[in-house]
Amino acid sequence: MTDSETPSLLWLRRDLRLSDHPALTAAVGAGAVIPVFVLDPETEALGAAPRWRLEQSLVSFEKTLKDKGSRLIVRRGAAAQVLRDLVEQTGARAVHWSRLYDPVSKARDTAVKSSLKEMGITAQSHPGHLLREPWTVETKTGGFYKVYTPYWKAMAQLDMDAPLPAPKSIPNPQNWPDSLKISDLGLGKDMRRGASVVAEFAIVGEQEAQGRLGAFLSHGITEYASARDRTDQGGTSGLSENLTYGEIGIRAVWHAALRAREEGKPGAETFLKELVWRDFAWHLIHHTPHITDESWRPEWQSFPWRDDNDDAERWRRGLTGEPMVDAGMRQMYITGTMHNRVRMLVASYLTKHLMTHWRVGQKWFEECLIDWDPASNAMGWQWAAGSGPDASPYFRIFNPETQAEKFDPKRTYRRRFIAGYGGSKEADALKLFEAVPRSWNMTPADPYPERMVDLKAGRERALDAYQKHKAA
Ligand SMILES: Cc1cc2nc3c(=O)[nH]c(=O)nc-3n(C[C@H](O)[C@H](O)[C@H](O)COP(=O)(O)OP(=O)(O)OC[C@H]3O[C@@H](n4cnc5c(N)ncnc54)[C@H](O)[C@@H]3O)c2cc1C
Repeated sequence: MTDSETPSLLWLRRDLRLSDHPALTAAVGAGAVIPVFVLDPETEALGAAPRWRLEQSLVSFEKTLKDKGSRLIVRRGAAAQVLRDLVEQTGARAVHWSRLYDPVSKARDTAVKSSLKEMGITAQSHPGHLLREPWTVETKTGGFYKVYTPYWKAMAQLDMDAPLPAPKSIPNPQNWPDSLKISDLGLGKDMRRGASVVAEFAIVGEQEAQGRLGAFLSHGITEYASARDRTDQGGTSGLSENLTYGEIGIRAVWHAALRAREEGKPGAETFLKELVWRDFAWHLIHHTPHITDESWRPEWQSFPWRDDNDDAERWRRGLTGEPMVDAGMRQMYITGTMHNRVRMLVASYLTKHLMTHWRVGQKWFEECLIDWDPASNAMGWQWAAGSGPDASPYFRIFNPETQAEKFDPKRTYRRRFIAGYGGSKEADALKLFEAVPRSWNMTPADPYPERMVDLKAGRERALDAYQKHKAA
């Protein structure tokens, strides 16, 4: 084989797109490319909804590759072993991939790198998942940022690389290695009844993600600063599910928003700030990996949160009797996503009114969210619980009634997701009963439950626990 015929493997993970893909660009620059997806134990450990959504993304990307005359090779097993096998079977001399920064991915990728290097293979990781690599944004003293606002100020001063174009073509190897079918992986199997319901709401693939961005920039961005908090208006971009699987590059989104700001579109600055929250979450997880499993502030490790309990089960099922909380939990079950404002509210309610550990909620979100992201989810939960670096102070306890008055003044959101609430028979609300496990025994005829915790008493109990913990 000549040098350009010697193939490179492109190991795909959360980067299922052609444009703005530095790893793909590098692989194409070197010659023939074999795109590979490996269902490894780390990916298999994801929750039901993220795995199902990943399958949708893979199916879409496989088609994109096919349209380019290329293929997606699918294998199952430990990534290091699978990649070694593929190197031997194909004669590849290099493996390229886009970097991830959570502790699970970093441990796996480090092992892959050294295993490939032992074979004398070039193992090259690339940027592309973030606006900036987490170690390139430093405080004046050379440390990392723990608080968002100074981080945003630092990011706002930096030039972000322009997005790369999609390659015109992807050179093929002389021979393709064997591949499983995506459907052999069974990625969607644990969604059971929920899959067909959530599928109605998911917007999958690179082209669709670009369409979504385009639509948001033409309409939504103008009102974004005020509408983004309104649960009754589709005021946000919805791009998190696409960014999670890398169906669109963050730098492409950033530069499009910068252009919108230059054109004087009023919400563009706020939107840029939100994009930076995503990078901030990855900055934190890179520098403080314990954020995924332990309270970020050590003093919160001994806070007397309850472990999983029956109240938390009612919270999961959207049966707390607190309509704004239940609407959020049901929205997540029906659509696979939840409005940001309500994510904050349900997280506050679980950790404060129900005094239940944030990890219980974090785990449930991981099971149900099609935009599940290890960094944003961990940061969001710790922010709401009060245990994180950039936390809301613990005494800030969201009041579900006040939140509802401000952000769902006409009850539109609550009626959309709770069947029976205010006589609602809305189609989306009714879909819950098609999606939930039969063992939950929930039917549209069930009366909406009584409130399970008195809001004032719940708030006082949480504050009391906080004061005692602080004094101890
Ligand atoms: C408890 C909790 C858990 C969360 N879990 C996740 C998660 O698993 N995955 C996830 O992507 N987001 C998570 N978020 C952040 C946020 O709720 C979502 O990113 C947002 O709702 C996505 O909707 P959108 O794409 O329409 O956002 P838009 O308002 O259109 O914002 C554009 C993009 O900016 C980023 N962004 C916006 N807000 C945040 C934020 N608070 N933190 C980090 N990035 C943000 C997202 O990439 C988003 O797509 C969580 C927030 C909380 C409070």
